[in-house]
Amino acid sequence: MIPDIGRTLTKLQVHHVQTMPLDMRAAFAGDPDRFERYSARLDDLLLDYSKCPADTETMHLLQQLAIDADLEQKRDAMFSGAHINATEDRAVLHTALRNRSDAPVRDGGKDVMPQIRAVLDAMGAFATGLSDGTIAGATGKRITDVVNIGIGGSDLGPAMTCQALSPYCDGPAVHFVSNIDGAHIADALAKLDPETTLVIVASKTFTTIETMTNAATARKWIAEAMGEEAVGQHFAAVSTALDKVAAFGIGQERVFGFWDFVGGRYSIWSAIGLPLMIAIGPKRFGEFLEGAHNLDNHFRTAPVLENLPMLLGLIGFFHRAVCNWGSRAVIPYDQRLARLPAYLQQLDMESNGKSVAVDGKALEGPSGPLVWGEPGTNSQHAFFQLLHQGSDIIPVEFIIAAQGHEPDLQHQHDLLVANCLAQSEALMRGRTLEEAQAQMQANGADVSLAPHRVFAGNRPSLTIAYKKLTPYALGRLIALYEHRVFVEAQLFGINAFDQWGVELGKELATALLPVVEGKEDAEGHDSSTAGLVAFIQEEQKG
Ligand SMILES: O=P(O)(O)OC[C@H]1O[C@](O)(CO)[C@@H](O)[C@@H]1O
Repeated sequence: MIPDIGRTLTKLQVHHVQTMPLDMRAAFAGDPDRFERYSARLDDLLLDYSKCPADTETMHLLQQLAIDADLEQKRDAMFSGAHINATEDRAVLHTALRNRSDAPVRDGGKDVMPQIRAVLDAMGAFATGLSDGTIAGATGKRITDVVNIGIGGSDLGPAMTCQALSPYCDGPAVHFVSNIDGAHIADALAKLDPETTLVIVASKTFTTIETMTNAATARKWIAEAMGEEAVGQHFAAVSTALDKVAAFGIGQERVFGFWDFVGGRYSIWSAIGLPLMIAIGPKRFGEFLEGAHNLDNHFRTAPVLENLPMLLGLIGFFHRAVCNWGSRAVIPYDQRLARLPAYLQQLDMESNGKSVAVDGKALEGPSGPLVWGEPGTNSQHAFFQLLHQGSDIIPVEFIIAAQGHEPDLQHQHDLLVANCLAQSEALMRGRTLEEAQAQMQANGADVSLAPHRVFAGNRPSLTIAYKKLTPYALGRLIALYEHRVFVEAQLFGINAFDQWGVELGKELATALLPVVEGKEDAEGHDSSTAGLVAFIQEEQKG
């Protein structure tokens, strides 16, 4: 955490110890307005944090924390193009990608909006051409399938959003290949016809080993089916490294650029979103950007305690740094948001999973929490047992739409909603021994087993609800989480926009490849690594 918040943080900790455990059941019973007082809205987007262990003093101190940390000034610095990604000397301007106003956005004095609009227009023309068939494959056949090859931020955003918005997908079918495991691309291509398939190679750096290896496999697949000359018509690329794309052999008119001021995990709004635009069309992609822009405006202008990303970040920081809870579960009650937890894992953990502070010194206090989850209701039948009765407290973030996309299945949506709300109620309320005994007695059950049916309760959760998962609502939801990560980073004292922690593994994998291939011996590697290589080489024989 940053030194500036030390005094207020201590007050928060003292308050927490003195009032803890804040009895949420009692808090609700004693305050009929608790929901009203501990929730905030932006149009049809609602954040309910009333089932978190906060009281008036907690919120007052969290607001003070925001002041001490200069959160509003730091937010403004990000939007204004200051080079807040200090270790890479870069601006952080993913918000410019969804700037729907006429206002310029400057990086080093230069307005970046014209280039952003130009790429969006080019993407729109390309997506429309694919949809209406004017951009076809080498044999003249219409493109029916698009394979996006990318990993991390060049995969998770488009993969998550295409699934989330499947009711709006009326363009070519999109598929995603990310893993270096050949099984991934083999399974994807096995279902497809090269004559009707377009491959998008998405890589900010155009050096990532997984992406470049899979791209080479796909290139071979296309060339073997239709000849080398067909490659150009079946590939497109998304990258900041335009020279490297040219070397791969993809024509300039099929290259969609973005810029160093866009981090990989913040890039869905850029040309990395091309698969989404192809799937849902440019108009709906515009609505997706619009939703995020609306959230940006809210983040920039709403007072701290009415500001959804500020509140989400402050509560998240409170849970992590004051309550000392090391993880949080994100549970979308929406099957189409199945990849949202994975998306948020990269967004949050690659941003705030660092033990070094912005100034290069060791971080004082914790780094960001572990983020994990699965959709409800499936997760209820998997790990909710631990959430309710395990020894660790894990704050849960429920996500639910008021309306589904299946009007004929309204009953199922009602059941989904009931389950979502019931889980947060159960986590908060719990069940006492006396209640368990009384219930068992009434049912004629063996009361000696009542301790197994006790729920401690008082377990924190918050709920994010909105009208319907439209492109607009999804853009707004992602932007909400992006800014939450930003807010928490400022309080932890972390640069949320670099990712040096992924480098060591990459370097060692490169060094180990010749050992695995038997071209070098394992000398210099530890005995575990050498033993594992030997085992695998032995088992590869025959
Ligand atoms: O788009 P690229 O350059 O291929 O990188 C893919 C991913 O790899 C990382 O650099 C590290 O895993 C991520 O930050 C990034 O999203």
